[in-house]
Amino acid sequence: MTIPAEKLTVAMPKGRIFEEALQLIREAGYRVPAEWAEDSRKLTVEVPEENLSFLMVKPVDVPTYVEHGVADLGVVGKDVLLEEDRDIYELLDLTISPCRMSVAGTPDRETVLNPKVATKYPRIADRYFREQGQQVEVVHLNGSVELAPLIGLADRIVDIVSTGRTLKENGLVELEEIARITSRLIANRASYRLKSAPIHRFYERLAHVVNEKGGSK
Ligand SMILES: Nc1ncnc2c1ncn2[C@@H]1O[C@H](COP(=O)(O)OP(=O)(O)OP(=O)(O)O)[C@@H](O)[C@H]1O
Ligand SMILES: O=P(O)(O)OC[C@H]1O[C@H](OP(=O)(O)OP(=O)(O)O)[C@H](O)[C@@H]1O
Repeated sequence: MTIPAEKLTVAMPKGRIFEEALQLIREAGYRVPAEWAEDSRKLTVEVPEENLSFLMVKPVDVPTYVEHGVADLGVVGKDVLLEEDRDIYELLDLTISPCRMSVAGTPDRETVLNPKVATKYPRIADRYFREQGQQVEVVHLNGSVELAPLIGLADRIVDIVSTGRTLKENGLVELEEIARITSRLIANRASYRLKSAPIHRFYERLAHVVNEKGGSK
């Protein structure tokens, strides 16, 4: 077997996306060591026969590693890309970890002139309501966003909805969908030019698996 000349480093998001992304990479034929799993404390792993190395990082930090070029490639949720607006290339929709970014609130809410909107995603919320021609006050939270309308911190929320269970258990309803979210393969701009051959190989192998899965749905 010929080993690709240029080494690639891939930033992987720990947490929800990790196992699904790793499975996809393994299905593409990359023999990532079996002991590397979401609960692993090992933050880097090598696949020497492919000249690949993987990093395990916080999901929101994936674009930072890729933009700075310490990772050539990364896997990250579209929500993070919409919020961050980084100088990277988005190469491929991996179609994994699907969810949606939505506006939600209490079912009996009254119309408020300048509503308060609580969210982990202040830029997405701000942009969305501006596009709707509505002035809102965005309240930035780091989690438990569904609590905000229940205790009077906000009139509405902008957050990720997957099963809808969190909204339901807190008596909230989904009002508007802002965007469909899936995980994406991203690339550093310079790496994309300088390491085009191995990046293309990685892209092709993942795209093949994604297409096969899409076809079998
Ligand atoms: N139900 C969901 N809630 C949040 N993120 C989801 C959901 N389903 C899929 N995702 C995807 O998973 C990513 C978040 O993963 P995860 O929750 O592990 O990281 P995180 O936001 O850094 O977590 P936390 O800050 O809660 O530790 C999102 O960027 C999104 O693309
Ligand atoms: O529609 P569901 O399947 O219920 O998923 C959506 C919930 O999951 C996420 O929260 P997370 O578990 O990351 O907790 P957080 O409140 O700390 O953000 C998200 O922020 C929603 O609260």
